[in-house]
Amino acid sequence: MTKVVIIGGGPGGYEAALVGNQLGGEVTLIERDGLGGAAVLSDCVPSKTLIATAEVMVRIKNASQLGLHIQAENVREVVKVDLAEVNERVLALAHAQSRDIADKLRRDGVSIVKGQARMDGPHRVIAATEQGEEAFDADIVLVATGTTPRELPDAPCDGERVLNWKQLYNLTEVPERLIVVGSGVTGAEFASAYDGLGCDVVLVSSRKQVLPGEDQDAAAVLQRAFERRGMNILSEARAVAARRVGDGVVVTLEDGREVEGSHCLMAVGSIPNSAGLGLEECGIELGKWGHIPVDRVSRTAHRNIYAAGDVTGVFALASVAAMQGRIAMWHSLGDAVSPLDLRTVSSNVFTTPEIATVGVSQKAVDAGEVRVASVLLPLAPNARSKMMGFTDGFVKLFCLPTTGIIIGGVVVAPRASELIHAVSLAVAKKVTVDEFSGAFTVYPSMSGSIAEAARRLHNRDDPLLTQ
Ligand SMILES: Cc1cc2nc3c(=O)[nH]c(=O)nc-3n(C[C@H](O)[C@H](O)[C@H](O)COP(=O)(O)OP(=O)(O)OC[C@H]3O[C@@H](n4cnc5c(N)ncnc54)[C@H](O)[C@@H]3O)c2cc1C
Ligand SMILES: NC(=O)c1ccc[n+]([C@@H]2O[C@H](COP(=O)([O-])OP(=O)(O)OC[C@H]3O[C@@H](n4cnc5c(N)ncnc54)[C@H](O)[C@@H]3O)[C@@H](O)[C@H]2O)c1
Repeated sequence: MTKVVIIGGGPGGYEAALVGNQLGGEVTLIERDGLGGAAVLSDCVPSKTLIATAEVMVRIKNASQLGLHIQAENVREVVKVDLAEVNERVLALAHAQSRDIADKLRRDGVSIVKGQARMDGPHRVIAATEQGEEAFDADIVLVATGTTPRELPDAPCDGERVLNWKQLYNLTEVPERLIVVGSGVTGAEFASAYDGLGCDVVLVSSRKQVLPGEDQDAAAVLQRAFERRGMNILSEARAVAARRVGDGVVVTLEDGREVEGSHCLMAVGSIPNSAGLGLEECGIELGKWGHIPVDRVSRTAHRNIYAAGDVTGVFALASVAAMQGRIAMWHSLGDAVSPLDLRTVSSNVFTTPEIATVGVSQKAVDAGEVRVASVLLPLAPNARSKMMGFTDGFVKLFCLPTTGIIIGGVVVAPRASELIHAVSLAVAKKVTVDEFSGAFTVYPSMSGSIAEAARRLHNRDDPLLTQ
């Protein structure tokens, strides 16, 4: 039997373990915290659970547009946010999911070891457990150790006033004034959620516009929505320090300005958990930022060592981590395998409104990497949007100018994460705009606008549609 040792039990590790076991490998998974990894215990799952709660508050706040009046100045006078209870639910849900994953792996026959692992040469892994060190022989090793929140040297997180996103769930009361440093996906999602919960939010954004890595038309919509809701966005501002002062915090910006708040969330990116794993000793040179370089079948520079997930720096998404992990097992255990294809990945920013994206990006189009015909259709005229009182957002579709094959799209809307699936399917299956618009959509529905966008691309020889 092929001995497979997996280090890290996040989506990259546990999905691989399931496939490794299915293909007849003898799989040992070593995880120091809990199954599901950071994705389930502290990052993806808890944040999305918190956001689901915040969304309800936003809907209540916006109800007056629909003729449902809250008899108070501020929604928090009628709806008391019990953040202790909210966070208790968030963490209970995360832990339950972690247990479910552990149960499934055990039922399937995966051996789970709780401990901190490191390589001892390419064919041996040592786990430091509560009972002492244990060594495991390995024919194949998969490293899926994820990342850790980055800290600024002069803004150490104390878990009480200056927090990283993993520590936010310690809060028992909604902060008076939360300063969010960093307007990437993590910063934007928490700024949106805490604003929704009725917190006064200041967003320190290093660029002109929030979400520098996302579709810039979509980011512009979100920036306007944030500003309309009264969020204070400090654009082109970099934080250099955060310190606790009495019952609050003071964040110092690069230009010398000081921002006062009750709490500060640092969302300035992550660093890969690749140090001290003994990889260099196996001949694996780490990338500039500490990521483990891999090819499209998750191979590192050493033939029996594979890597998957955020530690590889490929595309920090749970879905991509899981796919890289599965590919590593298919490849190493001799099953049929297609290399990782990032052209079909879909992702979503869980803000209000949500921003969902799939396939080719506007950035790639603007850089001349691909020629497309595209259309951007605002959602405000859509009948369903009007009924729901939704005025922001749009649908954008990209297709190949010659064949009309859909190669990407962006949806900015409530539940964009669900709406994008039709476009995802079109991208994956190379559906043309005419085929797409030939399918019925429900009336009234926001998906009707996606079909309408495809219909507009029928006449794609119009120079206005070609980029
Ligand atoms: C706030 C936030 C929200 C996010 N939301 C989403 C989302 O909505 N959708 C989405 O697709 N992605 C989301 N992501 C990204 C997603 O969480 C990551 O892409 C995903 O966690 C990567 O999985 P992984 O397996 O690579 O690593 P992780 O989930 O980080 O798991 C790695 C595991 O390895 C363990 N480990 C590390 N070193 C060792 C060692 N030496 N020995 C033993 N164990 C070790 C760690 O304890 C950890 O449990 C979010 C990220 C953040 C920060
Ligand atoms: N919904 C999701 O799928 C989801 C949610 C969260 C994170 N993620 C993934 O995690 C990855 C990381 O996202 P992230 O937002 O944590 O990190 P990031 O690195 O993408 O963003 C960090 C931001 O902080 C800014 N920054 C850095 N130093 C700063 C300073 N001193 N002052 C002000 N701003 C500063 C950077 O310019 C950057 O815009 C993303 O690529 C994303 O794929 C996904």
